[in-house]
Amino acid sequence: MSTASSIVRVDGVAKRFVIRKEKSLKERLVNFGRSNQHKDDFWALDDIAFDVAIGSSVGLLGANGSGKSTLLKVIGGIIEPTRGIVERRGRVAALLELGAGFHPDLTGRENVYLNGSILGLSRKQTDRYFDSIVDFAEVHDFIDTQVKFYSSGMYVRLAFAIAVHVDPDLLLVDEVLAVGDERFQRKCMDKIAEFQQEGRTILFVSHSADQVTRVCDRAIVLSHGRVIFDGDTEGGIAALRGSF
Ligand SMILES: Nc1ncnc2c1ncn2[C@@H]1O[C@H](COP(=O)(O)OP(=O)(O)OP(=O)(O)O)[C@@H](O)[C@H]1O
Repeated sequence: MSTASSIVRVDGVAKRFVIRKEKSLKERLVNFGRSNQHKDDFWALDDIAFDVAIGSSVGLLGANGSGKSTLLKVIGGIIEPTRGIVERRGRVAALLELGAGFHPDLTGRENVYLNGSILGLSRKQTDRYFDSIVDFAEVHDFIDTQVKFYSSGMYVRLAFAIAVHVDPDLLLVDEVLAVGDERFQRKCMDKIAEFQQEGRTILFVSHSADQVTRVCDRAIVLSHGRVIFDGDTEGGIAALRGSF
């Protein structure tokens, strides 16, 4: 990585998706015998470049569909960029889409162990964190229930509790906190503040200007897959509002 103080480096990143569209009835009749689908290329991210300093808290802002979740997934190594380079240091814990990383047919307990092992913890290490994870998530009565029966709030509680207990250097949070109730959101915000004091790095997607202002010391604003602003949070929120 170019700078010793960076934990993430994103350079020239682009992501293309192939969109399949059904042809209209008229097109199907005219093209009888050929495929019933169009394929279009769609660039969800284009030419993205920035570094994230160790210990900083960066908000990713942008309208719906601007590419925030795709960028977090690329940074988390969950999807590959079509072009460009992503470099990361240290342990990464990602709270992305609801239920991502959980196996629906496994119980909460089994998912804690599964996630622990995916994040590089030994069984013994997960044993040590287990009670504290369940206490934080407050899912004691449901820990031996298959997670497919969890409410969305319960999913997020357990996912957040796991993510913050695996000792991550970099925490990626995509909006999911919005589904927790107000008391749990406050608890998560307190935990995030504790993380910041410990010098950990956070990349945070939120549509709440208030949350971004409280949590982040820098904002990157995306529009149609491109960075249109990179600077302080106040400027980021103004740029976001101007981009609609
Ligand atoms: N797997 C995929 N296949 C095709 N297109 C996709 C895929 N994932 C995302 N996209 C498209 O890429 C664009 C960016 O999506 P993304 O989820 O990154 O946006 P976002 O900024 O996180 O939006 P939101 O605020 O609504 O969560 C959207 O147009 C979306 O439809």
